Amino acid sequence: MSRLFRDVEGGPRCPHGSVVCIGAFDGLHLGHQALVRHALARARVLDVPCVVLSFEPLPREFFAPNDPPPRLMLPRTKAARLFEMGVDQLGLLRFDRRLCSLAAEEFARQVLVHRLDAREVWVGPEFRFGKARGGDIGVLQSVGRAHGFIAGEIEPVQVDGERVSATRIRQALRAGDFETAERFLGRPYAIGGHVVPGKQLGRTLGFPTANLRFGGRTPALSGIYATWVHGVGDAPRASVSSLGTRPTVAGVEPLLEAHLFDFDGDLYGRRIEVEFVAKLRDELKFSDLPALTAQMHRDAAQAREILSKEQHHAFA
Ligand SMILES: Cc1cc2nc3c(=O)[nH]c(=O)nc-3n(C[C@H](O)[C@H](O)[C@H](O)COP(=O)(O)O)c2cc1C
Ligand SMILES: Nc1ncnc2c1ncn2[C@@H]1O[C@H](COP(=O)(O)OP(=O)(O)O)[C@@H](O)[C@H]1O
Repeated sequence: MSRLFRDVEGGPRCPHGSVVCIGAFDGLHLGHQALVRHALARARVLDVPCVVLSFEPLPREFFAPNDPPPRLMLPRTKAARLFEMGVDQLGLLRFDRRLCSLAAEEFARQVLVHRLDAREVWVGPEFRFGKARGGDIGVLQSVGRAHGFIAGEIEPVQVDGERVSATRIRQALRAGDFETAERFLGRPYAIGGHVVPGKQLGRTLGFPTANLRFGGRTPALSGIYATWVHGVGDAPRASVSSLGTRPTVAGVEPLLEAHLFDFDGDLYGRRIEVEFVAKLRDELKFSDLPALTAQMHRDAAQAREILSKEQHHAFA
């Protein structure tokens, strides 16, 4: 059976109990990692599976479809990282009318008790769940007392005296502050995905770009960046990338496009990861393609310059 489930009904039954941790886990930053590691350690002690529950779309994306909060991480990457950490089962629960109208106690009883037979449930600071965000650690603890599980909240994780949070990371990314983002994430900020075809215009401009899409989600960045592309050969490749809607060519959906320096080859379908190093500028609407192309040459030169100075660190 797959270790990933979308609906509680399609998920695992844990006849011998489980340790569950719940959260949005966008970015899987150091705070999330501490929570998951704690749950994993408890599951090993109790000798039961460790089940992570998250939501997809994220509740805030569901409630504000026209103005969704920027997303740090796509679901595939989230799932891959959680399984790498050793999680046994992952529920990316489909967040819809039905799930959001389930009262907190009802969610706890149906999912945590009946389905997963939770022995322990772990959440992060200020975790809320259930209809109208009516459930908190107190609700979990009272359902737990009635049904034989304990619920606990892990301490907030601090880095340099500041509390790690997805909101703080989004803020840092918006400002092009990749150092702060990396300190909170525990790794450089990167976006991964499979290369898809575009309008095939890039090659005619002398700038073929490998394109990644976001499937209707709003990325946390916008602009032109110096980047390393991972997944093309052994070493990361110096590159210049654009993330935006491409107003010059009347684009609409956000796209991440990476132009790899000194490279010629077919990347369609390949999984790559684009690591952000520095922001060069905001995306602009140019009056014509020659003006855009001239600027792309300047961007490329600037990115090469920045990356040639960067002592590149290994990216696990
Ligand atoms: C370094 C770089 C900078 C870019 N800057 C802009 C920009 O400021 N405004 C814009 O509309 N598009 C920008 N683009 C996107 C181009 O419009 C896009 O790459 C081109 O239309 C080719 O699209 P295609 O990959 O679908 O063929 C940039 C792309 C690159 C690689
Ligand atoms: N240096 C390069 N950087 C990025 N992609 C390249 C490069 N050289 C060749 N390619 C290939 O060309 C494709 C991009 O060409 P482009 O004309 O921009 O088409 P599309 O609009 O489909 O992205 C990439 O997906 C990749 O397969």
